[in-house]
Amino acid sequence: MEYIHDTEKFQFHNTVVALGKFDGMHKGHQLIFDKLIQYKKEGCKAAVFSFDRPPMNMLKHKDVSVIYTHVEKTKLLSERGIDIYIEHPFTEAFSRLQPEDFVKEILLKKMGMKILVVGDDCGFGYKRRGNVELLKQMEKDHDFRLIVIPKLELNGAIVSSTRIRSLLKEGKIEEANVLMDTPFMIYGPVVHGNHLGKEVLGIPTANQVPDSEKLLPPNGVYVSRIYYKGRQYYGISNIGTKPTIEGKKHMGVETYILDFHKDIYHKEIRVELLHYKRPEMKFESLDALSRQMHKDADFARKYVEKNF
Ligand SMILES: Cc1cc2nc3c(=O)[nH]c(=O)nc-3n(C[C@H](O)[C@H](O)[C@H](O)COP(=O)(O)O)c2cc1C
Ligand SMILES: Nc1ncnc2c1ncn2[C@@H]1O[C@H](COP(=O)(O)OP(=O)(O)OP(=O)(O)O)[C@@H](O)[C@H]1O
Repeated sequence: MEYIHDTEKFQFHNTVVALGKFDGMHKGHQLIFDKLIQYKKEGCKAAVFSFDRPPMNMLKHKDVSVIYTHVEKTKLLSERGIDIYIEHPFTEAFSRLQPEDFVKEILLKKMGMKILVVGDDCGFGYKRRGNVELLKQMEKDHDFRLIVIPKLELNGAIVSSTRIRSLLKEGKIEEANVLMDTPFMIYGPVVHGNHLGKEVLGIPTANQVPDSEKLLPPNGVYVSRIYYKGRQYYGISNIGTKPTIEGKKHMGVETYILDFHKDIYHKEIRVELLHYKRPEMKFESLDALSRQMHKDADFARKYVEKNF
């Protein structure tokens, strides 16, 4: 997959384009990607046109954390078969582009767009004036086809990244996962921790440090599924700052992978959160923490046996 970022210089031809933030990479987004892949088989290049930061941050100066970071989204899109992923700089000038100019100057001229796939409530261009009506008008005078996908609803409401972000913040991981294509995950390299896990606590852990912009569910212990080098494992993960351990505090994801004994420092792993077990706690001793971690691991084993 070609990943275009930090530049406004690109030139493509014969593309089928999807437009949006695609933060949650959820089941609604997957309907759009299905179309892209369908037209890819007919000779187009499948392109996702997105922005380098959530537009709300720029327009309302609000800090919105993301479900998936740039790295995670790139990984998921490339696995989905997308050919081109553009994170266009969301500059002041870009935010002021009229929707007609955006379609003509960027989508038609620079993207070489032949087909555009959007959800039925899509909004784009200055003040989000661009919509399906305007695209239908433009389709008459310009050389592209418009495909409009009705918004997917599940459990009585439209599937959206906003809904998933709220569920994650409330700790409703299983409800969030129902709306997502694959369960909420953290993807990144395994880094060195304090080396207490294996030797002192009797439980080795693979440590990841998520980007500060990444939204995480409440601190706590979660049953997890791990992917490493294409193979699937199960485990138990702690999200939080390890209040029992002295020293500098930062948010981390620590995973004990069941029945796994390889050295994976600096290797990339994907940790999917499947089920919330308990809050992260400050224990009075490392022994007490170790006893609880062993109980958590037993719980994960039984949970996986029962549910997978
Ligand atoms: C299943 C599990 C549960 C955990 N629960 C807690 C907890 O409640 N409180 C806490 O301070 N640390 C908790 N941790 C984090 C441990 O403190 C951490 O894994 C341990 O200190 C080893 O860290 P290290 O890899 O940096 O040496 C948990 C870790 C795991 C794998
Ligand atoms: N539930 C859905 N069903 C079908 N298409 C969708 C759905 N949600 C979003 N889309 C479409 O996917 C594209 C990208 O949308 P966008 O990233 O704004 O989605 P979103 O998840 O609704 O985001 P947010 O909740 O942050 O506004 C748009 O064309 C949008 O209309």
